[in-house]
Amino acid sequence: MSAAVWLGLADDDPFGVENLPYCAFGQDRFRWTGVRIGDRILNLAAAEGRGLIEAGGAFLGQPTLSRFMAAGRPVWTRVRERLAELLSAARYRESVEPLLVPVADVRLALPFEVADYVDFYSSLEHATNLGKLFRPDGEPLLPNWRHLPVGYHGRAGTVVVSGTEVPRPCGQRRAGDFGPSARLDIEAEVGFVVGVPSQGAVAVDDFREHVFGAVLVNDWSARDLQAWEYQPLGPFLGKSFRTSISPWVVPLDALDAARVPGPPQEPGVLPYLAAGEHYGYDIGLEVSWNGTLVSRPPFGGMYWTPAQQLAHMTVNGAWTRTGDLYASGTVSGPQIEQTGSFIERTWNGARPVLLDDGTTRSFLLDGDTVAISATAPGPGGSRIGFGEVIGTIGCESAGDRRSP
Ligand SMILES: O=C(O)/C=C/C(=O)CC(=O)CC(=O)O
Ligand SMILES: [Ca+2]
Ligand SMILES: [Mg+2]
Repeated sequence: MSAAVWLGLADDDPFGVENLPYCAFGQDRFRWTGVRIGDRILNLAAAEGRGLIEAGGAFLGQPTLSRFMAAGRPVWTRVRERLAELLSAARYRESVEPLLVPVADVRLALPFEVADYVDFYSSLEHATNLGKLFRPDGEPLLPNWRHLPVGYHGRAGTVVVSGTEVPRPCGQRRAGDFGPSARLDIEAEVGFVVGVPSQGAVAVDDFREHVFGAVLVNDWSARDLQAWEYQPLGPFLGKSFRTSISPWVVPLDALDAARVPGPPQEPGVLPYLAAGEHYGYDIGLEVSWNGTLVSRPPFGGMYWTPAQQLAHMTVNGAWTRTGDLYASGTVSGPQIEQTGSFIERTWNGARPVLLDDGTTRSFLLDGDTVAISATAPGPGGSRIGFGEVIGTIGCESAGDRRSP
């Protein structure tokens, strides 16, 4: 099915009817859920209110997607099929067109209430690179890495939507040395969003029953704070100040054509991590620094898959809630131009990148803007767009300046 001619979409529009990513938009009391088609958003509350969609309850007329995400796969499928129909058949033009608003005219909000936030470490190349940079005297890959998807629990309350300014964090940079981070970095990641909660282990093959969709993540990282604080418990203040996500939640169903076999895992995994079908997603990321494309991280090569990550996250009996966000870990490929962080891209500052304006960078300066975007193959040669997650570095806030 392709989008109706009246929408005027090109065949390769990354927001065609094969995609239909969800969002929340508007402000304060005037906040709605929506679905993107081309460069417009269909207001889902209005569509439901006019009887165009039967979601079977008050799932869509909410300020965020959380209630809809909790409704489960049968409702997700029914709504998605109906939206494809509404946005394809010419007979719906008259009722649908007045409910469309240009993306450029609205303020996009955090699409769901972030419950818990977990960050994995699932790129073999990234883990190897960071091992070399952080622990030059040891084996880059720690002994557990190939046995389980290593991760840590992050800070859900500081997850912000794309476009939100990111203040430069202050903290301890070394013993007795407090001040603004001088080594502020990014991490380009793909995040998976839990819709249906669980109270016990989620089997690796039940991934699709629980996960609603995917977003882009920038896990901003202050490398000087991180290097000083992280042993033995892992990242803490070096990453908790902000994490940015894209405003569009791409439904898992839109990524079916992007499924690719997961990489061979050696040694073999324990039974709880062994999937009937071991697959990842061929999502191509792009990282721009002040408008200069500096990297193309390939998500398709990630060692641990999102299904394995969810199974691992719950195997101890930990519950999940609607809105839990778990990020893949920095996406890095084997080439330097495929790395998802600047500490790798510039090899700890030893090889600064040249930007189009003639300046060079190692780490982020105040006023710098980073945009991470992505696309994936869709059905029948179509493209699935993730849009972008963008953030600009502000100065540290005055309060943070009061060093102890
Ligand atoms: O190797 C380390 O000590 C640190 C690694 C990271 O900072 C990466 C992290 O947050 C997980 C990831 O994004 O892959
Ligand atoms: Ca990370
Ligand atoms: Mg973070």
